[in-house]
Amino acid sequence: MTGSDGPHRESGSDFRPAGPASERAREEEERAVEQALALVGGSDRTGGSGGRPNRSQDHRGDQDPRGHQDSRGHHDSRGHQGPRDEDPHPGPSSDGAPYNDRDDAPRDGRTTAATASTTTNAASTTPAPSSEQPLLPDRSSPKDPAKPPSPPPPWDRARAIAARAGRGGPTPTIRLPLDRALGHVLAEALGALTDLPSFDTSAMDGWAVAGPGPWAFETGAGLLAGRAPAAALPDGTAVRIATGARVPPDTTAVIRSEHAHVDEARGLLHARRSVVTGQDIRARGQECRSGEQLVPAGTVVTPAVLGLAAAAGYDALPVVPRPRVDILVLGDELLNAGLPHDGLIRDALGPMLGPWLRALGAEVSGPRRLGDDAGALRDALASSDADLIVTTGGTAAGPVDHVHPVLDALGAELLVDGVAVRPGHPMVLARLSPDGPYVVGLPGNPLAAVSGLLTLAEPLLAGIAGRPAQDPYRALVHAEVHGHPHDTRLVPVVHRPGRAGGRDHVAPLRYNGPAMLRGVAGADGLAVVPPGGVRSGTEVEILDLPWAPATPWTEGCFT
Ligand SMILES: Nc1nc2c(c(=O)[nH]1)N[C@H]1C(S)=C(S)[C@@H](COP(=O)(O)OP(=O)(O)OC[C@H]3O[C@@H](n4cnc5c(N)ncnc54)[C@H](O)[C@@H]3O)O[C@H]1N2
Ligand code: MOO
Repeated sequence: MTGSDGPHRESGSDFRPAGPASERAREEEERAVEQALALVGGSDRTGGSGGRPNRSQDHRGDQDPRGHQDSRGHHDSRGHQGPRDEDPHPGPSSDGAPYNDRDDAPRDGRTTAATASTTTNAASTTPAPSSEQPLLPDRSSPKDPAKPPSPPPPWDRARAIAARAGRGGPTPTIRLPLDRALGHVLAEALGALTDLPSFDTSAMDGWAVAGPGPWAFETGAGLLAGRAPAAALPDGTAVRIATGARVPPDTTAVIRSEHAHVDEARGLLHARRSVVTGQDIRARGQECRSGEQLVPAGTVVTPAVLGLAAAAGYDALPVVPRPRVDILVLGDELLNAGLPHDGLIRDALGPMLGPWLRALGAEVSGPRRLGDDAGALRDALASSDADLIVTTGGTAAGPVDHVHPVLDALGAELLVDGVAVRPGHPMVLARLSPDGPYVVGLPGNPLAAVSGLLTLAEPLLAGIAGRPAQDPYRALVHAEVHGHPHDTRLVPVVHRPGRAGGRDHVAPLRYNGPAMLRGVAGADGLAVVPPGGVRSGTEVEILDLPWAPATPWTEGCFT
């Protein structure tokens, strides 16, 4: 629901209901969001076209370029030097263990990088959909036996559909006090409400002087920060001044105390070094003039943005409400605690998805565990007032895979029904009604769910929140990576600094099977491997994980 008609979408006011219980819930959610955002520190949260090498440009014409830099220097500084969990031959069965849960990729006779050497990256070369192209992929109705099912959309097309769906509705605006605005997206550009600095100010503790020296001075504390303006300084005189104090009119320069010699006997101040006019004076408006744009609409409110907004005179910020997401975990085989037993396994997705979605800027409720109960799923979908409902499992065609039948029964519109990507190909994006919630159905295999999250949920949420989707950027891959014959592969990778003049690159990780999280848990991002695979030394697109900069160095854990 992206419209402004819901109870939580009232323009100009916070949408949450009042009351002590909801206030507590809100505070808990804020804390959870702050924890999630803490994970994200340092990543490019505006999706801008900043400092990453070869990062593609934001295609939304209305977005200003943002100067975020991410040179990956943190990897250097943290000493990412050796193999973390690298895979010399990252093919579909490259998890280092017998690998039986893929029936789609050849084990012998894989399509190798040799055949891929002339293959262009389908994901990067497929043209972005034009505004004339229909939003819905051209899928034949499975109910029409006369029509063969059409192939699922390529990975980048599916992402574009999700992004466009998210941007499709009106973007409501609320005003939030600074202490509640963290992590939201600015609905409007932030214009300075004042000159910064708002008066000529001393940059150092020392002496304000007028004209050439030596200068006569008065004893005493002199001019302090936060005090009323001083009288004009006569030529040949000096007055003590503190950092941040207003500089008196007619001041020529500020001399730092350590560069001044005070001749108490004669009552004269001497400079120990030459004085340059204007030195150590921060002129009014040096940082910005009132009305100047400080950051553009679409910027994520980080701690630094909060500080800037306060300095520029803001008490509250116009932001887009966080998209609200319900998480529904499906599967009778799932345990919430303890060790797997008797064919039951731990739910790996419930604990993962909430923080991950919060790191993407969402307000999350759940996870609710529904088992394999079609009625419960139907009720949960029909009663949700979220913007997006994320389900896990049940997307395939097994006897208890209820996602498709329930979406069908609710008359949902399927926007993406399967994607040509591995893992994760059964992922689905639907809308329950024209102004109702979106549904992203993530496959149950955990890495397939991650793939669905980054392919569909991330660009959809970015669109709803008014933030550009994370653009893939390109990096050299230091290994041959086997490909699927027809589909894109998403492979966990770590960034590595170039050594001895070599270029920065990414290394694929092992344990990248659809049911595994071990690879992605040590990864900085996912490499987008085109059909057919790539040779070592090829550039591939990278999707960063939101917390990539915080990933601890795990050298030696797996080697
Ligand atoms: N006949 C076919 N069967 C399957 C196909 C296919 O093309 N034809 N695709 C396979 C692929 S690929 C995937 S991915 C899965 C997707 O299946 P579902 O989305 O229906 O997921 P489930 O069957 O419920 O579960 C799959 C697998 O994942 C485990 N799982 C589920 N939820 C969780 C969770 N929260 N935490 C940890 N693990 C979970 C579940 O136990 C299964 O092992 O379909 C294939 N089948
Ligand atoms: O290969 Mo599935 O799409 O396990 O993810």
